[in-house]
Amino acid sequence: MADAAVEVTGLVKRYGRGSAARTALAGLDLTVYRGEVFGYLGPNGAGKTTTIRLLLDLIRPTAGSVRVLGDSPRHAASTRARIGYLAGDFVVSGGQTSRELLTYLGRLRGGVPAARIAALAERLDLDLSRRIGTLSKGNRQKVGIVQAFMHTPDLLVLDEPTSGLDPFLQQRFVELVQEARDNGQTVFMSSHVLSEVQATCERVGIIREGRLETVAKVEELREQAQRRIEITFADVVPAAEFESVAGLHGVTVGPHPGGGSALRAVLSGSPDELVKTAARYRVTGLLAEEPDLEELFFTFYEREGRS
Ligand SMILES: Nc1ncnc2c1ncn2[C@@H]1O[C@H](COP(=O)(O)OP(=O)(O)OP(=O)(O)O)[C@@H](O)[C@H]1O
Repeated sequence: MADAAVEVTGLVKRYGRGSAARTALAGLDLTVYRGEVFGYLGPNGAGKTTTIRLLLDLIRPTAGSVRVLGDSPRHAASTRARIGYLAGDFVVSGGQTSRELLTYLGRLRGGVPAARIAALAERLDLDLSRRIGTLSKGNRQKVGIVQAFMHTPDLLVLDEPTSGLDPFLQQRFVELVQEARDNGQTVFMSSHVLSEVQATCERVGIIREGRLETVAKVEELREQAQRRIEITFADVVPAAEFESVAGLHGVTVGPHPGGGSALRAVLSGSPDELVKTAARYRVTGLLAEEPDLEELFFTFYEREGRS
């Protein structure tokens, strides 16, 4: 298909042989269109990293085919140069500085202006003059992000790109992805962080046990997501009033150790009605947990299973 950036057909990957063989991918079909940001989600061991390594031709498939930017990745060095890749286990070491490493990698990719490297480093608060060997895990991850983005590749393939980054830097990363999208680049990224997926992706694929379980628009994921909520009030509030709020389940109201009362519940979908109902009383505290992705997969599977 002309407008596909990634096309995966019947992809099978088995590691090992004989009785020790383990099937990581069991016939995966997947299309990512040019210009879209596609989130790749799934529980640990589902096969995300295996898929990504196959896209980059770092490992070879047992069966099936992969096309990236209209090409088989196997023979085309020119195609590789149009891809920005951040490995999940991005490891760099040694006595050189980040600037030296990034300049070297930039040359391999046809030349990246020093100002471009400096601008990305500044946005991520990365000190380019420090030796790589002395950097913390989070700072090494920043080097990984800079090298993936710096040559403005047509396709970015990112494996858990924000692991080890604090929320402030996660937000900076989200901005980089949004800019890449506005620039017409394609992004394929695996993630465990729902908020960054929601902020960047149009579609998400959910993989489980080596098969693509479902592809959904990110809004569908949002509707499905459940968050635990705790609201504390200056006074006791009537549970019955909250039980009728759309999307709110498992409502309990009890005394709060700091005085007043605490309402606990699980919310799916929009918080609008809950907020308006709570606003009738004096609110002293509000907690909303980030939805747990593993739980979300589970509700997705259950729903898909029923339909
Ligand atoms: N080199 C390998 N040799 C043998 N088995 C492997 C190898 N790499 C991965 N596997 C197995 O293949 C399956 C898929 O692993 P993969 O790393 O692709 O999953 P993942 O979705 O990326 O998981 P995570 O979220 O934990 O990174 C797992 O059962 C894993 O144990």
